[in-house]
Amino acid sequence: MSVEKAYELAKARYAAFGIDTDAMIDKALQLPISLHCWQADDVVGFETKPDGLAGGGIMATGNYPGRARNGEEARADIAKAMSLIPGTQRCNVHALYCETEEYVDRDEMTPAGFTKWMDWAKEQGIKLDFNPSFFAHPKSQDGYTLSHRDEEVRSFWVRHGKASRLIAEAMAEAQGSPCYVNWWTPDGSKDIPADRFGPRARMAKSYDEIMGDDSVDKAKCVDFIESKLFGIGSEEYVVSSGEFCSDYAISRGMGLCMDMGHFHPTETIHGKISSHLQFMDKILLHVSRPIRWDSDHVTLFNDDLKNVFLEIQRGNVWDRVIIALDFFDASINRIGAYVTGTRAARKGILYALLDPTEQLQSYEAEGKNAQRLALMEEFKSMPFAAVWDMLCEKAGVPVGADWLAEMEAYEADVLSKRA
Ligand SMILES: C[C@H](O)[C@H](O)[C@@H](O)C(=O)CO
Ligand SMILES: [Mn+2]
Repeated sequence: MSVEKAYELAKARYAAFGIDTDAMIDKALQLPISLHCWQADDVVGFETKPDGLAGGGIMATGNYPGRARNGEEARADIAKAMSLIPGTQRCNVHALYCETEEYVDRDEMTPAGFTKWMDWAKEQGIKLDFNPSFFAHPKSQDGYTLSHRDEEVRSFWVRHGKASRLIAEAMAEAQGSPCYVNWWTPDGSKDIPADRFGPRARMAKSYDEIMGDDSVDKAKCVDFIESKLFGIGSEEYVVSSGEFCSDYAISRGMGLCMDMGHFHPTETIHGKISSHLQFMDKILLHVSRPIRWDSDHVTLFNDDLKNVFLEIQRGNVWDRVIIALDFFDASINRIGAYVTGTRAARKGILYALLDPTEQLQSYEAEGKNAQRLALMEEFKSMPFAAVWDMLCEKAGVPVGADWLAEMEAYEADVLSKRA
């Protein structure tokens, strides 16, 4: 059956519940998803530093051929992936993707190191987001940055933070709209610390120093702080824990970033959205998929993902939740990782927009909870796939698994030629 025919049947099924699939496809295409630049090169970065340093509680595993080795390759790969993904996209750049002739240390970075990203974003017609990088650096190797007990190290990272906000502000000016900045620090301890208070006090002090720079326009540089439960090498104690970040964000009028992989293995984030948004203007999501101790598997269209977007739909807070991705898999074709994960996130958005929210909420108000439960269940077998296929067709991207042929051709023509 053609995409059009299947869609007409599906459209009628949804219309019976008062849901306008055409309008929801348009809305789903407009909502931006920020693609993280770091899937392209396994979080290595392009600083012209002498040695690549990993660490910082995150690790990309695998050695599938074709990793982007420089900015040109990464941007080409991301553009290729974007061409196979429907809807509005942004690109999320980390500070370690700075490109300069001579090495520029993190505390001396300026917008000039990101000119190539800004020019490319303009060409692509997309906006950029930004992240300071508090890892993969000689001054982060003992596991502490903004909460470091050594004042010299702590102030180095504070300077990096301040420099990052200026870079984000320049990006916002170049694109004529806000740049969303995510603050993630790996600080923490593998084993039981004797002092949990000191690092947290220093972390808060450092953020206060960074965010206290009033010369930065908060309408351009919009900051979010990301929490984490544990990382590799920080299993027992993470300074920027869930409580620390949400308390800090609320007390300073800042946003919180929730990464779907940064909680206890069976803990999900959808139930937290309605709490945080009582007290914060906006939250940022790192859409990811945790498996056991890894927080960054490629996003899939699973229940956790659906529940996050359903919650946004049911609270009607699409304008208060910034959607970014955070996964990195070095064991598969990286274009495939981007496309699978981002299409899954876009699917989740469409799926939620097709929810019979009004009807469900009326049932609830009337105490008809059996009806509420039954309708939720029935909607799981609505002809969603036909609407999704139409969304892809409208967006001019391959329908179904057709994009795999393009991924394979790009692998044969481009990726396989990289040493
Ligand atoms: C590279 C990212 O900033 C990083 O993945 C961070 O967002 C995170 O989630 C660390 O676990
Ligand atoms: Mn994250």
